[in-house]
Amino acid sequence: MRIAFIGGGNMAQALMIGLQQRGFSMQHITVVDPDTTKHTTLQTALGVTTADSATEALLAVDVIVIAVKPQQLQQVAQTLAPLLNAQLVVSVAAGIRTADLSRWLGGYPTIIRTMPNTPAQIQSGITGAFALPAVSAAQRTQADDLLQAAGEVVWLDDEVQLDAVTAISGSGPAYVFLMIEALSAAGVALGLSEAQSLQLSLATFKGASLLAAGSQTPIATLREQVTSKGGTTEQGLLSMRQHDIHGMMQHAAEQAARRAKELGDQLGAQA
Ligand SMILES: NC(=O)C1=CN([C@@H]2O[C@H](COP(=O)(O)OP(=O)(O)OC[C@H]3O[C@@H](n4cnc5c(N)ncnc54)[C@H](O)[C@@H]3O)[C@@H](O)[C@H]2O)C=CC1
Ligand SMILES: O=C(O)[C@@H]1CCC=N1
Repeated sequence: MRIAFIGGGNMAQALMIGLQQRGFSMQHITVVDPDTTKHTTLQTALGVTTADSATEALLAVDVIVIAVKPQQLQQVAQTLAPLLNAQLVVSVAAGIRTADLSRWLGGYPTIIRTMPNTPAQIQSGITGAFALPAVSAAQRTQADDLLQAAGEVVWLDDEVQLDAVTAISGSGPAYVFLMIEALSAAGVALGLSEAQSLQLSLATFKGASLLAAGSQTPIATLREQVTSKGGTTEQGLLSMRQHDIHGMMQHAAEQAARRAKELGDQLGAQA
């Protein structure tokens, strides 16, 4: 499989590192990015070919992954439109709907819209994906192979669900990083050094996540196993409930999903 990435920023790099870690032939990847300051790192660290603008020859690949900001997508799509023939186009842009991308690409039919996340770079990502009907079974398999290099893949039948995926797993790593930062800061406030508290917090998030992911036991039961009657955890959880942890997460996800829909509505309205 030959791949061209349009945009070589954070998400594209996370996916490429995932591919590299899985033994993908990196000389089969071309990255188009006008920010030439990124080219040396992309070439040396990842072994990919770079270019500052797309040409028909550079896009003679199986899969084109568009990884630019949603606000840049329309202009990028209009540049790509005359250069396409039968390649599969995979978009990672938040909010932008396949109908709008297809229109910007001149009525292009073979598009998969996805929402990956940055743990892709350690093959621990998860991607939600939605394919237009014109995408062939072979192209879907190609996209699945590419995305599996980044971690798990969840195929969706309804494109609307991608805004929820964006709110949960696309943005989710940032929520987790914020919680690690917060738990770590709490440890410092209780007298631990920054290094000690970060070590304890990181190992706790990692250990609890691995335990939950690898266990048949319901998560609520795992939580109860930590919570001794009359003990310490009970007090910590009581405080979290008093601060409405469920409401807080619900509201955060709703706001992120709302923004995904808003990006789709606003940017998709462009001709
Ligand atoms: N960062 C994340 O955690 C995730 C990001 N995404 C999506 O990935 C996309 C990219 O986001 P990031 O990688 O975070 O942004 P980024 O800013 O790190 O990367 C965007 C890249 O596009 C390049 N670019 C700008 N104009 C271009 C053009 N005309 N042609 C080619 N490249 C061009 C920029 O130079 C930059 O390197 C966004 O649409 C975002 O919604 C999706 C899932 C997670
Ligand atoms: O914040 C954003 O818009 C992108 C999409 C999901 C994660 N980062």
